[in-house]
Amino acid sequence: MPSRQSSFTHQQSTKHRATFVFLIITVFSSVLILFGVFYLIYYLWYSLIHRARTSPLNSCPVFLKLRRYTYKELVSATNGFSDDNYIGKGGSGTVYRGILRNGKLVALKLLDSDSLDAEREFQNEIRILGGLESQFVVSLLGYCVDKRKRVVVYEYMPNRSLQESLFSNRSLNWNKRFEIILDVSRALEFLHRECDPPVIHGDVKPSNVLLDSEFRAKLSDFGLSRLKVEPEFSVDLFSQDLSGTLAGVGTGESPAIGTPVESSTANEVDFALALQASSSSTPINSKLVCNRLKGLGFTDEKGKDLSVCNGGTDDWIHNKFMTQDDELGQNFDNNHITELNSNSNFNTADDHKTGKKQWGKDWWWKQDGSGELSTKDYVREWIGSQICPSANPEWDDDKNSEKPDFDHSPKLNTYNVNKPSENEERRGWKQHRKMQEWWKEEHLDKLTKKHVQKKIKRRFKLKIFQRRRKANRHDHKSEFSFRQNSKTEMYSGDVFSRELSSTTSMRGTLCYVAPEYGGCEYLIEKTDIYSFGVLILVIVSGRRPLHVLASPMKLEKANLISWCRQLALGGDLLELVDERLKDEYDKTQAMLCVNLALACLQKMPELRPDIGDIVKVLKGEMELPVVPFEFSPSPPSKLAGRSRSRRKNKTNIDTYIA
Ligand SMILES: Nc1ncnc2c1ncn2[C@@H]1O[C@H](COP(=O)(O)OP(=O)(O)OP(=O)(O)O)[C@@H](O)[C@H]1O
Repeated sequence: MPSRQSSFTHQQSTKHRATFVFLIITVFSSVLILFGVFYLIYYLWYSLIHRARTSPLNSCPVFLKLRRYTYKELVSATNGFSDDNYIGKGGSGTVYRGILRNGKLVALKLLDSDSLDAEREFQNEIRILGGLESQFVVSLLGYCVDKRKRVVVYEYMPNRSLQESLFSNRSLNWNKRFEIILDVSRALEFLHRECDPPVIHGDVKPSNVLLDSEFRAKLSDFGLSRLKVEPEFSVDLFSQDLSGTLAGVGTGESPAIGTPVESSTANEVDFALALQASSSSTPINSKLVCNRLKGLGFTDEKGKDLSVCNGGTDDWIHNKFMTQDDELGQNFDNNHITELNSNSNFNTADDHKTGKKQWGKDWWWKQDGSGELSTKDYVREWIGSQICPSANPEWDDDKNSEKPDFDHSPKLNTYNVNKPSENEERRGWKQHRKMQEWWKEEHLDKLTKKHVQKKIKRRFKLKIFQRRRKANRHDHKSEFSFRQNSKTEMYSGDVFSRELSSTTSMRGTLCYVAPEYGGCEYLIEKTDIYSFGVLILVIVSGRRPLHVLASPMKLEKANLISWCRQLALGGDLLELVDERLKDEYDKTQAMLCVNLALACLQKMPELRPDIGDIVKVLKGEMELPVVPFEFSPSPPSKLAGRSRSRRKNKTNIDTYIA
């Protein structure tokens, strides 16, 4: 009996133990499952929050290799990004001087936090520049990512940008200029030939060439750079293109380029080509600038043409506006251009007969169908802004020595060889301001898209205010960059104000960007070579690529590239050399540089020399290949449809250039 009882008790306790163990296991696994679920939720939440910001860079080995600074560190390095440490403002951010904890002097670019472009450029800069090591490329030391803040840390370049050195009072002597040309060519050689895959810089221009304490140059700003992913791309791009182009010359037909360009990009402006083509022959050049000046307000309020430019025609304006079938173009055409035409003193009849009026049509601008402010608007805005020379302290290229003159007959603005008195000048400038207002009123109400109107109005309002406010901060003159949110001013009278910004799909910088590059994502080495050609001319001449001048005597010099071509035809290339150098330069080297630039500026990318040859030529290890002074046919427009039909029976611009 007792043994039966004890066995019962034993059974009972085993049962209890089993229940207990089962309970523990259940509780434990429930906690585990719960924890797992929580962890999963947390993980999903975390990756969702951080996905956009960090995942592309975290997966990039370059990113992991670079030093990551905390924002606090950089704030203390720059004394809170103080004005005292301010260096300059670019298209995507502001650059400050800073001293790191280890005493190293650095330059920090604080990117605009509200710009998508800035984010893209930040990642691009880090991915590409972060992986490069060359004495000809500026070093990227690190970066900072802190919530929405993005900072890139570079080595400090004491002599800042070539832009500042070239266009400030401290002029560079010839030896330095030549060394800089050589350094930039070596930088490009490194990018195009020593990097694998090759790197296309995409934005070679003076403000992206930085100078060290000995004025040796380094290429910077890789925000628009691309890795060349398809080695044969350039062949694909232009092999179809070449035959088409050559076939198209003279017939006016421009077959569509064989590139993977979407329609949105296909319609974009081809400014560099426009500008160079615009004045590649002397008479056209003069007419262009005459007409442009006329459009800038050198007419009276009744539309009378008061320009003293002789022999000009209205073709430039006529073609630009008459051939646009959008509302904007027609409005401008009907209300402004015809007004100018009817009152113009220009002899247009002959030109109409000879068909010259076709020359300025398709290439001048190609409307971006994005619905954003189009290039044409920028041009128009620019024209409007130029009516007021007071907004352009550097209206002419002789450091303000030749401000536009005004006489005060009933005519509003005309060139006057006699310098006006101070009072006259002040009155004249006021009238210019009025002209600007008039222009604004006259054309803005014609714009149907409300947001476009708003945008332009806002910019008009801001423009003068911003110019004054920033005048003290920006002592350098910048180029107009096709970047969004470009806020830096430019004070020269030559190109479009940087603040005019751009459509998102546009890339590169006006006048430096190669004609074949319409803003698509595809870049080839020869695109850099073209920009390098412009850079050489800018360095040799000490001028910007486009300079709208006040003096009619200097109109032919407005477009640096075409002026250079004219000089080449006349055999007087050395006239291009910066007057500030006087006779203190090496004439053989200068000739070599200008000829090399002309070779780089061939419109057909295939005709441009490659960077290896360029370096050899500059080092004196190779003769410059004999190149025709241009005028190769330009790559065909990427505008197919509409513009092609409009081109029928029209003479291609290049037949005039040739
Ligand atoms: N590493 C550096 N050392 C010294 N100064 C620098 C450095 N990087 C940039 N700067 C200065 O800051 C200015 C602005 O540079 P940033 O690269 O932002 O713009 P940008 O090249 O002038 O214009 P964009 O961005 O439109 O090409 C330059 O003109 C240059 O003077």
